[in-house]
Amino acid sequence: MKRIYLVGFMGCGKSAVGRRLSFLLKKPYYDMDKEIARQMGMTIAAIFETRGEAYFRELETQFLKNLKEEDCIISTGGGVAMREVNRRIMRKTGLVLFLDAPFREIWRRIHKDPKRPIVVNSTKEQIEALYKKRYPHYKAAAHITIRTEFRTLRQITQYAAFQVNRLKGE
Ligand SMILES: Nc1ncnc2c1ncn2[C@@H]1O[C@H](COP(=O)(O)OP(=O)(O)OP(=O)(O)O)[C@@H](O)[C@H]1O
Ligand SMILES: O=C(O)C1=C[C@@H](O)[C@@H](O)[C@H](O)C1
Ligand SMILES: [Mg+2]
Repeated sequence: MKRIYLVGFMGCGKSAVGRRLSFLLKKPYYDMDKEIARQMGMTIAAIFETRGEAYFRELETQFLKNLKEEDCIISTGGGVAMREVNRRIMRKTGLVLFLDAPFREIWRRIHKDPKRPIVVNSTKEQIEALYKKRYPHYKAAAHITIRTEFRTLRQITQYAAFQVNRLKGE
């Protein structure tokens, strides 16, 4: 059993690439944010507001622990790779791909999105500081880093599939 986990900062393309990779490799696909929101019957923003961020982080770890044994593709939430326990579970049960996008690209994509509570409640400077603080954790979680700048979603997906096939069976 080898899952494929996509990690990286908000807006780096985890959901967009995950969906495409699922289609290309014919494996089931789960978006952690969507699954957690569905299980809770609330949006991520509402979970943050009513229960707080610490509670949400616990839900993320429980999600990883409770996943059924299945070969699948998972796009993680942007904060999942920060916890040591999450990194350990992901590395043990699958192949972890880091989608590495430069901050200016990320900012362009996320700054107007009301669905990302961390963005709504922070300044650009605070988000950039968070990006820098998180970067080494994504690196530590990942088996493979994929630079996404100047690449289309299709090119990134094809490169991810190439790496998955290359490492199959290792
Ligand atoms: N390489 C790319 N080229 C063009 N558009 C991209 C690229 N990567 C991502 N995007 C676009 O940027 C937006 C954000 O991507 P996406 O929602 O997949 O990010 P995410 O990593 O899942 O973020 P989050 O952690 O907040 O869930 C989407 O509209 C997506 O289509
Ligand atoms: O980077 C983060 O901490 C987050 C990213 C999103 O995927 C969601 O999981 C949530 O908005 C928190
Ligand atoms: Mg996403």
